Amino acid sequence: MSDSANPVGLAVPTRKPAPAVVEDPKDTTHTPSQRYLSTRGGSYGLSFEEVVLKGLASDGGLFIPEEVPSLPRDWESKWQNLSFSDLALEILSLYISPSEIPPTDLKEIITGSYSTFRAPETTPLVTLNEKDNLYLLELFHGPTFAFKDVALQFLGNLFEYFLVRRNKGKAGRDRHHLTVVGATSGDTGSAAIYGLRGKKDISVFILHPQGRVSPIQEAQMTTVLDANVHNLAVEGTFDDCQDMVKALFADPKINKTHKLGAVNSINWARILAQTTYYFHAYFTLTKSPAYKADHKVRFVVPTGNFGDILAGYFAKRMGLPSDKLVVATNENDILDRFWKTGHYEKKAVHGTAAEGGIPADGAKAHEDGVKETLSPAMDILVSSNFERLLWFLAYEYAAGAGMDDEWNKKQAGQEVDAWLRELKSKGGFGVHPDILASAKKDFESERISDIQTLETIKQFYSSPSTNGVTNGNASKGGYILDPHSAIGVAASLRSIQRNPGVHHISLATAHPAKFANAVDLALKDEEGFSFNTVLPKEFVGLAQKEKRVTLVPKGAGWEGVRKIVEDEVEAELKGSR
Ligand SMILES: Cc1ncc(COP(=O)(O)O)c(C=O)c1O
Ligand SMILES: N[C@@H](CCOP(=O)(O)O)C(=O)O
Repeated sequence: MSDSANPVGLAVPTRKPAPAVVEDPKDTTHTPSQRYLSTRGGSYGLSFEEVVLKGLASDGGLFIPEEVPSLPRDWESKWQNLSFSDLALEILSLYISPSEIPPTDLKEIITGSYSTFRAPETTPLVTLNEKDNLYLLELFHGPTFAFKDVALQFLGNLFEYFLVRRNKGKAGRDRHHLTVVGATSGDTGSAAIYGLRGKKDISVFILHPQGRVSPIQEAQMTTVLDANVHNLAVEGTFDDCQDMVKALFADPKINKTHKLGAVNSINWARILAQTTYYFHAYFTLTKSPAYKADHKVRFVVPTGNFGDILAGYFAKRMGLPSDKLVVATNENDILDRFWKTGHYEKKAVHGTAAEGGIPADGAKAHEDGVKETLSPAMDILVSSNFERLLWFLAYEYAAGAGMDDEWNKKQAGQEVDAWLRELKSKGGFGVHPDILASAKKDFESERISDIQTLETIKQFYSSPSTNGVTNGNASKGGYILDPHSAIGVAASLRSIQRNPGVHHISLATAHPAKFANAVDLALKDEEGFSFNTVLPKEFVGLAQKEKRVTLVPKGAGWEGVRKIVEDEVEAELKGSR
């Protein structure tokens, strides 16, 4: 569809401003539906359990709540002193009916999930630069040292809870056996494996692009030898892995014999669990002496598959008083190009369109696909969760026609379906200028090159502006950022220049030790720096441990992966029963 075409396929004569979807936070009479629909319009009225176990809708769409719940009256005073787990319980309860998971059970699942974190605050907020109101939200204190643990520790326990309930009194092949298939560019894989290892009635298959994840990430995944864990190294890119996973979900043959489950952020539970830390960070900031009540709060998020920032968008729609969310991409910049041009296209024909040709930093146009960068977890061409945002954008646009809500939802589903078809057939699509304007109300974007990433790591290692904040790794008392977190911080610095005074919370998505290559490249000439000082004890000797991994050669395709999954599940079931 061209950007000038009507995106809902109807004559919409005069554009009215779309109604705000966030309901009145004081309105406690309204009970949210706690039912779910597919972004492509094919399914409605599904329960939380159904969407968590299914992962992807049968029409290929992603699940979203039929309504975004509003915050309860006095949420701020009631929630501000809650622990991370108690806060998660309050937020998640707005989306999960107590008739599906009784509150005492939900509390137990949540508490168990965060008891594995090393930091008492679960996701601590540190001051990076007080003068500029720049804060870092450390999300890497879980078992695998990446932000994915926040959601995947929870999802693992949730799967287990549902399966124990479904399998009560059942034996052998009658039991509901979940075959989880996931794609990773490094972090989801290990977090999913640590969330699911050894769990009864679950087999987990993780596809990673061979040689394109960091050595620590690769070792974290492949040294887990539990019988239910299966690592597949795919000759290809992360997008190839993601496409294979989606093909399996769409395949009638495997769906007849296996119950597939998703651990990628296509699974709604991943997004939901991540909303907690936006609220938690907001409360930590607003209670700190540095907080200035008359200044806004922005979140800046290193972005690849658009899952992490989407959780912030949901928090904002619920009523969290956040200013714009800043999308920070690496040189794989499909999202940055969307916000600059309104075109969502896999390939930048001449460097970034926004920069009108070859980018100023000299990065080459990536005509042949994804570019390998120093932030490999974000080396993604197509961001799967962007589809969820597209639904809300199409829904708001449809609302301008003055029809009822049912109609608006239907139109949104049809429109998302059309856009996604165009992405598949032509490699991209454009949106109406009003839709782009609506996307710009809540988001801004920045693209950060590898060179800028390295400069940022260097700057915060040695800069006195860090006010002595340390992550315990920097010999100079500075802060060692991992390359993904550095992309967020570099984007924050740009945003601060345009918006001085605004509090910026930049999300730190991984521990620096996971990305030795980039950190070493940035800091090797710095006096006193040694990578060993960064290394947590959990990583020492990891590379020398026994590994188990199956190669998926080029050309094997998703059918080849299907065969591996079928054979290995069968062998596992025979072995365990
Ligand atoms: C370390 C790290 N940072 C950032 C991202 C991007 O997050 P998202 O894919 O949710 O946008 C990822 C991968 O997802 C990651 O592993
Ligand atoms: N960066 C991710 C890619 C998969 O993203 P997901 O959030 O959709 O699981 C990774 O580290 O694997």
